[in-house]
Amino acid sequence: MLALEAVVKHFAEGDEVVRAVDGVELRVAAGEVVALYGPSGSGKSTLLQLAAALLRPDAGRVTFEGRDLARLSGAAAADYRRDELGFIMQEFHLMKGVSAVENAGTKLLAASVDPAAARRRATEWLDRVGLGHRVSAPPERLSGGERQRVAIARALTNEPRLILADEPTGSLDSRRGEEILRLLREIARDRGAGVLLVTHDPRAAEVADRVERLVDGRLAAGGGGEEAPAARGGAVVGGAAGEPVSPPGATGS
Ligand SMILES: Nc1ncnc2c1ncn2[C@@H]1O[C@H](COP(=O)(O)OP(=O)(O)OP(=O)(O)O)[C@@H](O)[C@H]1O
Repeated sequence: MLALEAVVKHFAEGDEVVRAVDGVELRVAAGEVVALYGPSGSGKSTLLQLAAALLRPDAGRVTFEGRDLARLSGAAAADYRRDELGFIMQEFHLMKGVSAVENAGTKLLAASVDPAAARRRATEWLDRVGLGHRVSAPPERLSGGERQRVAIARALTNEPRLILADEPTGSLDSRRGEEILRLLREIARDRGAGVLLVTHDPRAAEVADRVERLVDGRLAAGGGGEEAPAARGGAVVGGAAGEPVSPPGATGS
């Protein structure tokens, strides 16, 4: 599904060159959850931006379903992000003074989904991330963790085939963090979405099929296929395997 082949991305910083991503080979298959760990500054966010066609590699190739993302026009890259991707970013980018459900529905409206349907689907996803009781609240009346969950709901409303998640549990308490990790695992299992999960959260390894480690822009030795400690395909953190995060029937579709 997603493939990075010998990908290099350097940045000029004055006279210095920052080797943010430095020869990375990484694949994410349909239905697979890959957890990517690494110290601050190791290139994780840069790698996600390359996968989102927000950056082009200086060398190597990033492909989605065999399509070279660097060859997409600006409009085609925007379509890729809107139609295929769920990008959960570190920054939430929510609109102030606008309700949670309207914030969560913006991606669907951008895809010309009928406003009533967008509202219904956004409500379902807010419910799935545990915010069904806060749909009317604007971001300034939500906690940091609640804002993060609105951003997660928004990213998932289009039923993406590939989910790129940058610290999706960073603002969440332990229980909510576990729920979000389980939700991502469920989406991968039930809908065959690929998930690339950048995180410092040790619990992510428990839901991942594979754990990779990035150091100084390179995947660490042994990180090219290291198996996650937990069983895959449903055995997840905190709770019974396969236990749904949301009430049955909340499919989000
Ligand atoms: N636009 C840019 N211009 C110059 N340098 C950049 C740019 N973006 C990232 N970098 C540098 O590239 C390196 C990798 O940054 P990146 O944000 O990918 O790391 P990270 O692993 O996501 O870090 P963190 O865990 O702190 O978010 C860092 O040294 C950073 O300063």
